[in-house]
Formats: sequence, C-alpha cells, structure tokens
Amino acid sequence: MPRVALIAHDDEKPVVVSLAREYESVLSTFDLVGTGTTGERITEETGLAVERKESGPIGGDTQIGAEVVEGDIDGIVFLRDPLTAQPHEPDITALLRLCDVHDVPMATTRTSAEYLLDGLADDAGHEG
Ligand SMILES: O=C(CO)COP(=O)(O)O
Repeated sequence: MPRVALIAHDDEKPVVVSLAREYESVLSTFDLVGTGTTGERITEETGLAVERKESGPIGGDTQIGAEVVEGDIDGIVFLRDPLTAQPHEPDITALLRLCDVHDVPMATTRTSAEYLLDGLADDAGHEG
C-alpha cells in the first residue's frame, strides 16, 4: 500500500481538503501521513485516517523528510503558499531537496497532485 504524505500551508488547506474529498476512495487505499494541522483538517472533514506528525513550523516537514530518507514515503502532496514567507522555510527547502535526492515524487499544485495520486493508484493496481 503506497504511503503518501499530505501537507498544505494555511491558504492551501481548503484546496487539500477538497482534493482529499474528491480522491477519498483512492486515498482510503493508501497509508496517509500528514503534518499536524493538515492531518487534523483532513481527518475532521473527510472519512480518511491520517497519521499526524508535528505541525510544519515546529518540525513536521522534517519528520516527513526523515521518512523520505528511510525510504518509507512513495509520494508527497505539498500544497505550498507561493505568496507568503514561512518561518520554517529552511525545513521546507530541505524536504524538497530530500525528495530530489531520493527521487520521491512531490506534487506542489492541485493539478499535479491529481496526476500523482492517479499514478500511485495505477501502480498499486498493477502490483496488486
Ligand atoms: O507548515 C506546513 C508545511 O510547511 C504545514 O503544517 P501544518 O499542516 O501543521 O499547518
């Protein structure tokens, strides 16, 4: 079962919730992990179970980065706010870099997230 991380900055949380609703049947077949507030919102507003790390600004992105290093993550949806500076920008940059290093696919927009989730679902179907 693919393990997928869901992360969204505050102005993108409505988008990640709407994506999670639209993809609920696909996502329910994945093992989901998220940063603290994103995970909470998705858990509250959909029927999906999301393992919650710390909130991004206090280390959640870094916890997910550690899982990337361990080879535990198959894909990441990371809807970033492109217009607002984040206090934990170094952590965000590190997560992007680790995905590059370990060739873990990351989608940073809704449309790319749809392609990523469709692709992971397809792969999982072929494996199963
Ligand atoms: O800041 C984040 C990602 O960089 C997201 O953290 P939260 O999901 O806790 O808001």
